[in-house]
Amino acid sequence: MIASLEQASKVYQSGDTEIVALQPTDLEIRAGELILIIGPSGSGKTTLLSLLGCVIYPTQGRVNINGTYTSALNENELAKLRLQEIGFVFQSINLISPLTGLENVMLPLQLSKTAKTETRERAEAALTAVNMADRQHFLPKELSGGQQQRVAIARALVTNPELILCDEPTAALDATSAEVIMQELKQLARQNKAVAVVTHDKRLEAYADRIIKVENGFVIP
Ligand SMILES: Nc1ncnc2c1ncn2[C@@H]1O[C@H](COP(=O)(O)OP(=O)(O)OP(=O)(O)O)[C@@H](O)[C@H]1O
Repeated sequence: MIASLEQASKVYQSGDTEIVALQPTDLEIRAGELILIIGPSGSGKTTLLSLLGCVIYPTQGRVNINGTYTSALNENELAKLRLQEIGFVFQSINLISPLTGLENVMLPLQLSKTAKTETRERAEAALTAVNMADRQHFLPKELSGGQQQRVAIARALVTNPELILCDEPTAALDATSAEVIMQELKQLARQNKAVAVVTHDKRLEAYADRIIKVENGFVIP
């Protein structure tokens, strides 16, 4: 098991009102599976992903990431856990525009102070894994949306995280590019990672090992 929620909930405070974004939830995420998280707008999908991604603490209950309870950590320790254990892929891709693909992929390793030669070798290997080695010196603007997203996946996996969290990774892509991205993510799950994908895209259901529905803050496994 790579991640779990134990009666974990999230309540946001907005002025005098409390918004229950996620009801107390039990959930287990295992190595080797690609999970889709689906549900209407405002149902709590991003909140669930943020809990798994160590971006927020649960209001109640516990979140365990690869053996560590997030509530036991301070903000700095949580950020470190995030860097070590989790790779993120977003709809908006978020590559840094003046940096080449290779430089973008090297960043997380530079942040964790990996040696220079190793950083470069691992970044090149990650780009090779998503079939982008031949364009590693291109700037993001010189790549198609699908190619940019593959670089972003390389950046997410370069730290060798156990858990890869994706928020609408195919929303900005055409059908062919979306298919390539999902195949890359499926491949990562086959390499014993856990991959969780939030999506509205029905086409992605074909790739899922498991589909989790979120409705009005309730997670329906
Ligand atoms: N920082 C916040 N402060 C207050 N309320 C919030 C905050 N973040 C989310 N919410 C509320 O929590 C609920 C769940 O939001 P969440 O973003 O998890 O939904 P979602 O399923 O990801 O929606 P979408 O598909 O539109 O992205 C919503 O009612 C939202 O308004």
